[in-house]
Formats: sequence, structure tokens, C-alpha cells
Amino acid sequence: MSNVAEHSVRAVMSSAEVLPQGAGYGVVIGIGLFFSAFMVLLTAIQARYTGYSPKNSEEFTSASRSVKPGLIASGIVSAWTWAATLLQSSAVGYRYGISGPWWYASGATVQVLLFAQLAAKLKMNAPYAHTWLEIVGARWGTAAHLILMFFGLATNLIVSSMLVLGGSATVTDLTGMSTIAACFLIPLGVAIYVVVGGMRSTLLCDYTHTTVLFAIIFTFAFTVYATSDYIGSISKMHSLLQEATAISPVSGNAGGSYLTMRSKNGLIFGVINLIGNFATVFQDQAYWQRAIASRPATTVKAYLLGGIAWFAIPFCFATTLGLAAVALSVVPSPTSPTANATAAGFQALLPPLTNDQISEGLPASVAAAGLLGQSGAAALLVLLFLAVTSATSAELIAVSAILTYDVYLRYIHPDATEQQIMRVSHAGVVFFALVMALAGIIFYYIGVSMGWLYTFMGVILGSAVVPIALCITWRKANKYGCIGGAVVGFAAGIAAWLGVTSSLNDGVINVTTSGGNYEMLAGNLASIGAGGLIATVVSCIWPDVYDFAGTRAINAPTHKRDAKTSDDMDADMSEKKSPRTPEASVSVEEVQPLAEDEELDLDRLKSAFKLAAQASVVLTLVLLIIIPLPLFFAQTVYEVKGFSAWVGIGIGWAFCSAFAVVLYPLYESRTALGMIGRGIIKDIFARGSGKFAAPSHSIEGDSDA
Ligand SMILES: NC(N)=O
Repeated sequence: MSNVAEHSVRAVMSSAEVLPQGAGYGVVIGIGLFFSAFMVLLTAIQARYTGYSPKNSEEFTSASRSVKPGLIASGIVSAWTWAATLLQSSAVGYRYGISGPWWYASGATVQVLLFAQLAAKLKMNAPYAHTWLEIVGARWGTAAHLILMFFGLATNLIVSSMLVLGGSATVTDLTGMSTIAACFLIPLGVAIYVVVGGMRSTLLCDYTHTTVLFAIIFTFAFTVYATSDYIGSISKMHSLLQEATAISPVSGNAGGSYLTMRSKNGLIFGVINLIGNFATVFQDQAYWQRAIASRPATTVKAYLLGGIAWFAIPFCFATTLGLAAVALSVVPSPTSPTANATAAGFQALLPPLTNDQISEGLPASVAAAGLLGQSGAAALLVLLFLAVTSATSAELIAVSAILTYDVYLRYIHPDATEQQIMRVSHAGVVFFALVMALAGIIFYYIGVSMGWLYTFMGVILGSAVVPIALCITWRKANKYGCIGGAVVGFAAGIAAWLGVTSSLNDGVINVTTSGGNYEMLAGNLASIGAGGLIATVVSCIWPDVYDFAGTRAINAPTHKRDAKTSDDMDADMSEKKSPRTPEASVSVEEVQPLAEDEELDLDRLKSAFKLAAQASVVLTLVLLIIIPLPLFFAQTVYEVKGFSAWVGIGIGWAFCSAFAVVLYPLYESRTALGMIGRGIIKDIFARGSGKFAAPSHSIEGDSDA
């Protein structure tokens, strides 16, 4: 049997039989153990040649706030690349055509870009905090802290469940490995290396994952658009998509075509996607933690770079594999009696997928297996595993930070020693690994898929988005308005979601009926809308007057500062000084003058905020309005030329992204890499002579390895 025929038969047999079960266990356990060993090695190298060691809590959780922008950008890309980024984006490409990948990518990029503003404010208003919840607690006290902690931890739980569900469904589908085993083994393998390495090593591991991720994405893109026997060129893809349109037109698309941005359901998905992803960035400690780990001077740059780079991942990947899955549905299988897709008896290489299969995110894996047989399936498996593990590592260390600083230190043992803090941080990682495994299994058993959770997340998380953003950035934010907004918005989201489900489905409410586009859209809009409206309106009517002195005092180094410096720092936002909040761990008067630290100079931070505000708003308008809406209203169905430009932009963007998050971090770390290289060489020739010796002035600013 020819290679092509062999691939085809495997694809028709469904992707479950493409790889042996052992390959699933091999990838999940083998790669997990490999990265654990890699992490041990990296940690040892760091400690020996750079002086950084995750044995103290600041380094473990926050990487000593010294990481450069390229590595932070790579960490953002890695944490934000979920199983859904690859699978759900391809699923909406499969359902809605080219608009699906666009709306997935743009609807989840703008939050990272806009987060640059929050990151700049974090460095201005709470430069020494470990978690965003510490800021809430210092400003608004215990009730607000607990309520918003619910939203924060719910975000981590939902994101983690999606990671486990998406990862395990694909491993099971491609190899037949037990889903339950995959749910447990994926997070536990990651937990080992997170405990060993802490935040800095997690970022380094993210970097390696991101590098491999781009390599595999390019492999798929060039296979589909250049070398595949079934597709192999943009014009062939175009003609296959036109054939697919003729056979099964897409409801709500211009001319039923896969080749148009005029897609009603694509647009609805775009809105749901936009709202849900605000919640999973703004209230996920993982993104705050990257801002915290970042050098203050370059935080904004890191988020803008990370956001722009990330866009290419779902856009290029889903424009490749999502559309390939559609195209392969009109390619005849080797056993088909006819090559004419419209003739009776036609057997497609990839028979149409059911709604449940699409919701599980299978279009990408069946397309990969259909195109490249076992090697395609294996590449997708590795890609998925790397995406899932690096995002999982971000979630584990994020929850560990919340459990350590917002539960243990705040409520249980405020005077804990460094050793106790480290012990709790490690235990937090392991504890949450078990929780996410169990959550994945529970959702799997009740029939909730990754796709369902993805569109649902904004319903229960969306209401806290605006309140949290206001708490950290706006001196006038009213505590009661924001907390009320989060709680009422939560109820409004659930009520709207269930109400619309009931009215559109004759009173039948279950996992299937509640997962429709309109049902989820209603819940998402009500949640973020009510939360945002209540928080903003109440704050405008009864504005707070807050100077952020209490939040700046969180964990700040303790030196005297004179009143003049304090006034200068707060000049931009204080009309009246608020007294020290009881929650602040250190009195304002004791705080080290931030101006002493050049990177925390208020003028520099204000300029960074201005840059973040301007760049993120302009890019948001470009990605959400200026490019897609004219294309939507024009109802253009792309001819080959337009489609070629579309695909070319996707692949070109992915190349630029790879430069930004793969090559740039190497360039910016050249000093540290040189130092490590010299240390290793010295050690080889004279054992012990290469070891890091703390200089009289710190080299930390130059080192981020
Ligand atoms: N991270 C996302 N939304 O893919």
C-alpha cells in the first residue's frame, strides 16, 4: 500500500487507531520526566553560574522581578497557548471557515495587549506585591479579598480543567490511552518540574516549549500549503473549500462559503470568545505573575510583544488544520468508488465529524492524522502536550502563589518563616495538580467538553473583569460598586444563560441545550455587562479617593522615606491621602522610596503606561474592528488571490512571532548565556573555578537565565 493510501485508511479508521497506546504513555510520562530532569539541570546551572536559586520564596514565585521582556513574552505566549488555542480554534475554523481562526486569535489577543496597561499600573501601584489579590486585600479588606479570590481560583480551575480535558481527549483519541490516566499524569508530571524549578525555570521551560511549538506549527503549515498529496497548495485548498461549500454550505455565511469573513456564527463566537478571554487574563494570577516577574522597565514591552506574537499561533494553526479538515472531507478515500464528492457512494477521506467530536476539538487531530499518518498524529500529540504542560505549569505556580500569600500568610500564619513559606508553595503546586486532575475527570464524566467550557467561562467569570481592573488602576473605584458588580453580574450571567437556554429549547436545560451560541452569548454578555456597569456607575456616583499608598506598601523593602517623596509619588492621583489600610503589611512611612530604584521611577512608569494605553487601544481597534468588520459587511467571498494573501499573512506573522519569542530572548540574554558558558568552561579546566561569586555590585540586571 502506498504511503498516501496508508494514511488515508488510517484517517478513515478514525484517529483513535493512528498511534499505539504506548505512544500516549510514552509522551505523557516520558516527556514529563524529560522536562523534570531538564528543569533539575537548569536549576543547578542557574544556581551555580548565575547565583539565582529557587530556594527563596521571592525567587520561587516572582523570579526576583528581574526577567527581561523577550523571555516574559515567551512565557506569556506559552501560558496563553492552551489545548483550546490549537483545538478550539481549529474547531471554529472547521465550523465557520476562515472567520473562525480570525475571531479566535483576535478575540484572545486583545486582552493580553490591554493587560499591558494593568501590568504598568501594577508596577506603579503595587511594585512589590506577589499576587493581584494582595492588592485587592490591601485596598478593600477581607470581604472583597475573599469574594474576588473566589473568581480568581474559579478562573484557575476552569482554565486548568480545559487544559486537562483538551489534552487528555486528544491523547485518548490519537493513542487510545485511558482518559483518566491522562487526566492524572499530565498535571502530576508538570508539578514535579514546577516544584523543582519555580518561576524562573518555568519561564525557561516555557521558552523551550514555545520553540518546539513554532517548529511543529510550521511543519503543518508547509505540509498543507506546499507538500501534501491531498492539498499541497493554496489554490488546491481554495478549490477543495469551494467544493465543500457546494456540498455542505455553512449556515449564516455569505454564499455558505468557508472563504468569507461574513459569518454570523463566526461573529457570535468572536463576541463570546472576547468576553471569556477577558476573564481568563485579567483574573488569572498566571498573567499577573509574569508582570510581577518582569523587570519594571520592560513589562509593557513584554506584554505587547507577547500579545502580538501569540496571535499567529491560533490564526496560522487553525487556518491550516481547521480548514484542512474541511478540505479532506471532499477528498476521496482510497476505497471510494468515485472521486466526485457530489456523486452517490462517495467516501470521503475524512467523514464529517459530529457536533460532540467538534466540541472535543477533534478537527485538528483528524486532519493531522489524515495528512501525515502516524508522524502527523505524533507531531500533534507532542504539540498538544507541550502546549498543555507549559500552560499547566503557569496555572500550578499561579495557584501556589495565591494559596501561599493570600491564604496561608494572610489568614493562617502571617509570621511564617521563609522555610515554611517555601514548604507551602511546594505543597500548593502538588495540591492544585491533584485538584486539576480531579476536575478534569469530573467534567469528563458529566460530559462537559473543552469546547463547552471554553464558551461557558465568561458566564461565571466575566462579571469580575471590570471590578478587578478598576481596583488596580482607578483611584475612584468604589469598593461596594465593584464587589456588588462582581456578585450581581455573576447572578445575571447565570440567569441569562439558563433563561435563554430554557426559552430556546422548550424548557429543556442540559449540557447539550445550554451549549448553543445564543445561550452562551446571553450569559457572557449579561455577566460582563452587569458587572462592568454596576462597578462603573456606582464608582462615578460615589467615587473613592484612594492614593494607592497602602498597596505600594505591600511587601515593600523597609526604609524610611520622607514625606516629600511620598507626595511626589502620589501627585498624579491623590487629592487626599487615605490613611494606611489595616491590611497593608508595612506602614507607608516605612516604605523605601520607590524613586530610589531607577526602574520604579514614577515618570518612567507613567510613560510606560501611556505607551501601553495607546498601543493596546490602537491594536485592539485594528484587530477587532478596522480589519474584520469591513470584511464582514462587504460580504466578500475570497477568490484564490485574496485567500493566498490571507494564508500568506498568517504564515508570515507566525515567522515574525517566532523571531520575537524564540530568537529575541536569546539575543537579550547573551550576557547571561556568555557568563554561564564561561563558567562551564572554567569548571571543565579547573573544577570549582567557574562557580558564581557575588560581585560587589549586583549582576542581576544582566542575568535572566
Ligand atoms: N488562551 C486561549 N484563549 O486560547
